[in-house]
Amino acid sequence: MPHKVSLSRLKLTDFRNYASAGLQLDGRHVVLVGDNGAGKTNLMEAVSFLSPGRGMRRATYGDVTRVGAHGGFTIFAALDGMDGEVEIGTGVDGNDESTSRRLRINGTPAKTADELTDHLRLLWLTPSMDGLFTGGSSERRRFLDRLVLSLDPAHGRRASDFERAMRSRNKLLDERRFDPSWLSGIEEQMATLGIAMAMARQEMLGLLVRLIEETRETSPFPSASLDLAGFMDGQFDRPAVDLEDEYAAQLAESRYRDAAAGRTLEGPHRADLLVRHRDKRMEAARCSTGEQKALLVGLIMAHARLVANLTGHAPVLLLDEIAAHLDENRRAALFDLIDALGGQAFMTGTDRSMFSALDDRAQFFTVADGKIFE
Ligand SMILES: Nc1ncnc2c1ncn2[C@@H]1O[C@H](COP(=O)(O)OP(=O)(O)OP(=O)(O)O)[C@@H](O)[C@H]1O
Repeated sequence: MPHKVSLSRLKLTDFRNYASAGLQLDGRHVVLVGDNGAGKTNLMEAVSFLSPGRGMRRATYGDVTRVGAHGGFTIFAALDGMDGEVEIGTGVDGNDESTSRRLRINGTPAKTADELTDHLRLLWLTPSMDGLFTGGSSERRRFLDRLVLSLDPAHGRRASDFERAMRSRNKLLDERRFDPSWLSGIEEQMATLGIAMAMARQEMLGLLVRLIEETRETSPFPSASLDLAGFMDGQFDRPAVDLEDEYAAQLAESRYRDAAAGRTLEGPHRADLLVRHRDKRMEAARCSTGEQKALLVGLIMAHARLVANLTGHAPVLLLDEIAAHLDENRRAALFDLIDALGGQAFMTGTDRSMFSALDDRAQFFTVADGKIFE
């Protein structure tokens, strides 16, 4: 059984509709029940700030700071983490979007937000992800990259460095400054980073596909078949250096074409995650809404299992309105699956009875108008 990472305390100040709120947790799963607009998702979003980035809504700091607050917001959490007991504090001082958020781990300022991944891995599933299979490829890429990131924290840095290099190349091309040595330098950098990104995605997907295969018989959710397309398709059995050379050559060749298009036409930023319902042999986008939800839940749960297997620590799960679209049997099966993962899950819903199958495996809280009651 993997080690259980669990939050024991959470305190918020001026975060969304919470002026000040606190939660004392006993390590079980956490169910937040309340009417629409009560603040259930906001609370989960606060937990999601315990991972690098801007949380599960990718919000600006101005958005998450409580309307009417004089300064910024703060989030404090105490947890039994991957490296033992730890206290994490984060927040911003004001509404200045240019500042990055402050982060203290055991009272010491962290150098980068990546340090958070030494203490916990967070995975989330929100209603806004329901359109993942039918929407544009950028959402799926972001989804995929988050999956990679929870196993390989360096992936975020690689992706942002690639973006930066690509932007400088696009700018040079846009200004028609075709200086070959300058461009080659940038393109070599893009090739190293871009191939590393693509390989990390490919590797994670390979592991996930194998795990889905192994748990196929026992999973209450439909299995997905997964593929990556759109960049260096079918070539990932070749050595990385060959792919880097090839991508750098492609970039050099396509300077005039990219200049005309106003963007870089080839690269890992164009890849797409292809998802199919395995048993039905149907593209996920053409499955029913319920089937798509079940596929997505299955995918997240498989990934959570993968993270637990590879790190030895069960990830913390944030499952917003997870029970809403599932029938009673599937709901009970999901709760069992979550429980079997051995970690702590946060779940929200408008009706407590939806979670009755969890029974004493969860701690229940009622949320109303930015206040929390046990
Ligand atoms: N910066 C902010 N300051 C104050 N209130 C905010 C801020 N941002 C959002 N809110 C409010 O927080 C309230 C609760 O939002 P939240 O998304 O947590 O609701 P919820 O309990 O998950 O509801 P639902 O069941 O409808 O999803 C909303 O009414 C929203 O207007």
